[in-house]
Amino acid sequence: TQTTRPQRMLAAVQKNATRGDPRSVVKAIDQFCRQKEWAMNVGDEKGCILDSVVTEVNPATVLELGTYCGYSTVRIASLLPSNAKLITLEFNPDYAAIARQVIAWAGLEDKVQLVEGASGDWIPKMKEKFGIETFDLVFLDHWKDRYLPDTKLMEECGLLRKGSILLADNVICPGTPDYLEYIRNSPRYKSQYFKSHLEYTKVEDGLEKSVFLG
Ligand SMILES: C[C@H](C[C@H]1O[C@@H](n2cnc3c(N)ncnc32)[C@H](O)[C@@H]1O)NC(=O)c1cc(-c2ccc(F)cc2)cc(O)c1O
Ligand SMILES: [Mg+2]
Repeated sequence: TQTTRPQRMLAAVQKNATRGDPRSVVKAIDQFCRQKEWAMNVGDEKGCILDSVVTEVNPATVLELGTYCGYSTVRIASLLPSNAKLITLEFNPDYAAIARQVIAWAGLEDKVQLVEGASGDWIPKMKEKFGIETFDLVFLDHWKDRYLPDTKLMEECGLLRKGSILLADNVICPGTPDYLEYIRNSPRYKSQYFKSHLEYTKVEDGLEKSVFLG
């Protein structure tokens, strides 16, 4: 029977990447997406910007919205200090099943908590379920029309502190116009746009980095 693209991506990781070596997992996925089949990972170009922000913030707590197959989960977790925690939310069970195996192949299970479910349901439960006070870094990469409501929800739930960083993928393509309008005009945030390209293409896209001012 026909395999899915995420299944073929996982097979490429298991064939070409070294167990326990996150960078080889990232490289195997990027090669698969460049040479075989496009997929909606943040990719190598925007991935370098993601890496630099993670390294600069050096977060103890990270929330990722939209795991997909775990590419950015692996990129982020591979840069975290030993006691740090990354919680990643994915509501598609098929994608979540693949992502768990990609994260395991990279040897990062101890740093990552993959939660199957919708961000809107889980954000209000972060404190009680995971003992999280606030997030040092949030990577938004889920449905583009959920960035704004979920940001407001995180504010309401007290999950952001003075200095928390929001990093949003795809603010140009597919685009998140309502989120950009809000975050760039709100006195509670200081935003910066990192121009780049849609993963594995020449189409413009970029990341928006925003600091919550409290
Ligand atoms: C939305 C997806 C990423 C994942 O997010 C999960 N998800 C969703 N909403 C929720 C929630 N509310 N809670 C938890 N998980 C959630 C989903 O199941 C996907 O696995 N990402 C994209 O659609 C995406 C699309 C493109 C793209 C660009 C140009 C094109 F021509 C075609 C596609 C590029 C990108 O870089 C993306 O990131
Ligand atoms: Mg994306």
